[in-house]
Amino acid sequence: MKTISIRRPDDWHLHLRDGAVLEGVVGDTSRHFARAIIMPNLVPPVVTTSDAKAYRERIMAAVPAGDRFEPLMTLYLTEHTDADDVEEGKKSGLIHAVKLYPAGATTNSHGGVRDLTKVMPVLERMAKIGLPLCVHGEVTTPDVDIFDREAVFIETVLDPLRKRLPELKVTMEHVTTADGIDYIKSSAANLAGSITTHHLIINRNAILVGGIRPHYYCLPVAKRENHRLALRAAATSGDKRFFLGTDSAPHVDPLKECGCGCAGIYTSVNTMSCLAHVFEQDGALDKLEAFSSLNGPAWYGLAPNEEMMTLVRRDEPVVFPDKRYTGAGPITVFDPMFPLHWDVMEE
Ligand SMILES: NC(=O)N[C@@H](CC(=O)O)C(=O)O
Ligand SMILES: [Zn+2]
Ligand SMILES: [Zn+2]
Repeated sequence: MKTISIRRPDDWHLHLRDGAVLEGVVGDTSRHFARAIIMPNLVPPVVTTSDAKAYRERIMAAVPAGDRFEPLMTLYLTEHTDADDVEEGKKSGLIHAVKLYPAGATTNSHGGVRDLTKVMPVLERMAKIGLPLCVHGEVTTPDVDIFDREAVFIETVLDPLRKRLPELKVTMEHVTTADGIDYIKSSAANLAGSITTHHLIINRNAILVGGIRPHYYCLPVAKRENHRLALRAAATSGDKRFFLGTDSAPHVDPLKECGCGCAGIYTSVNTMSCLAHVFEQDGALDKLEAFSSLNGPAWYGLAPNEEMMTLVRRDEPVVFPDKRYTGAGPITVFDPMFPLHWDVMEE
């Protein structure tokens, strides 16, 4: 039987939500992942260090007994964010990044940033203290086609910002285009990118061919096949600038399957099986550990996990639940549309 052992992985971009959804989903992450960067786009968002402290406590209370899991908290950047509060959050060890949502770009981003000049003092402080800025990299201008929003963001927002403040560490999150990959590769320092599970597997056809499929809709929306291939090549290359951020983003089914469905794909359950499949297909199983367990901690200034994870390739497909039933309703689990043979071995 084929097996592979890697350091226990981390998830560098995760939505855990709150309340009954949090309680229903956190175990799917803590089962496999030691740590995760927790997205702050709750309603209301996690804006201050004290919000983050309280949210961390709610997460820890929901982690199933016996699981070892460390949530790495982030703050939601607003035009009123206080640089001193951010610095205190970092110094206390609680805050690991600040998140930039361009206002209106994605789920719960209406309180995000409209005018970058208003947040320059906070960004300058972050550059000084070495705190990374995590970026949802899409413009929101209505005249820009939704499939071009990442490329236009790089050109009109990200590159000018990085030229103005080259010392700022920026994580381009959920990169979905060859443009994003090329931009990260062309930069000498202070830029890295997370890549999701689903963007390695689906292109935009998954959403639209044969009927509209809301469970493949997320933001940034999946792009053409050539972009997916560029993401695959980057993820499986071992390049230190690319690492896993699942962007697992649970929404209960009624909020996905309706006239105006939410963006987000729930991948925490089967991410490691999907990744092993992808890396094996590309002849790069030896690079899986770099992508899911080494490059992320190095970027965030943390040591890799000491514990190991073993994955085993089974002859029969591994069975995953179609849905995760939570107190708030059912959440559909990502279906990669091919059988998964890789399984995480229980400790
Ligand atoms: N990725 C998504 O499609 N949705 C995320 C927000 C985000 O990461 O942009 C969510 O919070 O639902
Ligand atoms: Zn996002
Ligand atoms: Zn996200």
